[in-house]
Amino acid sequence: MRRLEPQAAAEGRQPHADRGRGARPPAEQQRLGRSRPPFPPCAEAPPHLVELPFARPHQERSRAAARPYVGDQGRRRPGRVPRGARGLPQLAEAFRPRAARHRVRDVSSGRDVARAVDALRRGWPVTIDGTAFLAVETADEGALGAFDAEAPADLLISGPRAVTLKLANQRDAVPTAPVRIARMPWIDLAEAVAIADPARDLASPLKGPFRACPPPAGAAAAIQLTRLAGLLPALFAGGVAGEDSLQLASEVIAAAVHEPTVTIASRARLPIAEAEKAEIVAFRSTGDPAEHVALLIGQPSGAPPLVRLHSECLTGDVLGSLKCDCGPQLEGAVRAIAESGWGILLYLRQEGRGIGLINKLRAYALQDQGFDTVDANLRLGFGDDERSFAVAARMLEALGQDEVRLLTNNPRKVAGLEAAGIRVRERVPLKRGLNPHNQAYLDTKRRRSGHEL
Ligand SMILES: Nc1nc2c(ncn2[C@@H]2O[C@H](COP(=O)(O)OP(=O)(O)OP(=O)(O)O)[C@@H](O)[C@H]2O)c(=O)[nH]1
Ligand SMILES: [Zn+2]
Repeated sequence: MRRLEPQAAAEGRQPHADRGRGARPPAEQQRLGRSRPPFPPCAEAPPHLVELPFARPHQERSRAAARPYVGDQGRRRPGRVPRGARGLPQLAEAFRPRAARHRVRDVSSGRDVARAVDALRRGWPVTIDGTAFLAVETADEGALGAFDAEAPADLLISGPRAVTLKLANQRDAVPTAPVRIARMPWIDLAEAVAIADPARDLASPLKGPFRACPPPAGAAAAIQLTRLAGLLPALFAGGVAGEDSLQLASEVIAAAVHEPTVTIASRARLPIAEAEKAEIVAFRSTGDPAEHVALLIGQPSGAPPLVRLHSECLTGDVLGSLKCDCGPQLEGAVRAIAESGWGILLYLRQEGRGIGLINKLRAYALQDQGFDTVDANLRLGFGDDERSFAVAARMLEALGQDEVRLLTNNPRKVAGLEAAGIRVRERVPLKRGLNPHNQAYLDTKRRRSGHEL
């Protein structure tokens, strides 16, 4: 890496040493009535400039491999899912929600996560583990001014984005952990957006000087929330949130994501072209604000159903995009389930492998600059695949199914479902929709993401 030392660092002093955390008023001068945890100052490390690399394929591969797959973090809980509930003769019985099996949880925690997601989308601060956060993408000058009222708040970016900016692991941090960037005077709102948004990297390939420091309390959960909100994973951290801001504990966010509780919100008969005997069931989940649905096709036979977990793809499912294989896979899955006589399509609102539609379109823009589908996600500051399949497992359970035959080419889906307590009796391949536009995308999925294509 080419590292350009600024003048002040070369002289052994920090530029703008009178700004940032050092300029915070002493604790006794801070406003009364607010309990804020200590926000440790960044240690004095020389700031440095960063020159961003462009479109060097697979440069970040090792980082991708190091990132834990979210679906693997679910845990099988002994005795949680009673077996023997399969093979019920009637649809009504088979699809009856198993409320008694659901763990009783404090549903208000799920609501708090949804509220926090909403707050970030609207440009309002939230407080996690005592640290106040404001999403960079939705902040405006007014909100940032109030947030910066006591001193300029620092900037928090995700681990993968920090890798691109050559800021990860500067201080023996966990490589995938978020990184806090000391708020130098040049980092105003526009510059913060430029740091967060890789689409702007081409316009400003030389960035800095930066000084990275360990993340504050609640940092990982705050990054997780931006992903749930479909925003760029970057926040101002450590400012003034106001007395009425939402307060959360990071465990609540982690539990909502990895151990969601689902409830059936509504269901109705839905004859479809491939099968007149079908029913749609809509769910609410504590893990995210999205409305996931299940399409139950055919008549339960007593055997494990043929199941497809289909992650939402607006561009492929609805608009006929040729960049991926989602549209043909969706059609093929419904047909295969109908032909099998009995099965379930879970339509999961996990657009863009869990990063949301807008971020997926940002990833597409990066792919037009030469990054493949994996590197585009990493450059945006996300993992290759941010989905958790725990929500799918809970939906299947709510439908009375704990054993399935799974239509997929993706071993992570099998592992994710199994880790969340659903037995996958068989993986059934689903190869459809190859075309000249998605050849490279599918090659990347096979080479880098382990898809059996
Ligand atoms: N971030 C990102 N998401 C993409 C891209 N192309 C497609 N997707 C998303 O990837 C998901 C495709 O998921 P699925 O087809 O359910 O699953 P899969 O991981 O391909 O595995 P299979 O079960 O074998 O199809 C959808 O949410 C798409 O929106 C891309 O280039 N970047
Ligand atoms: Zn797609």
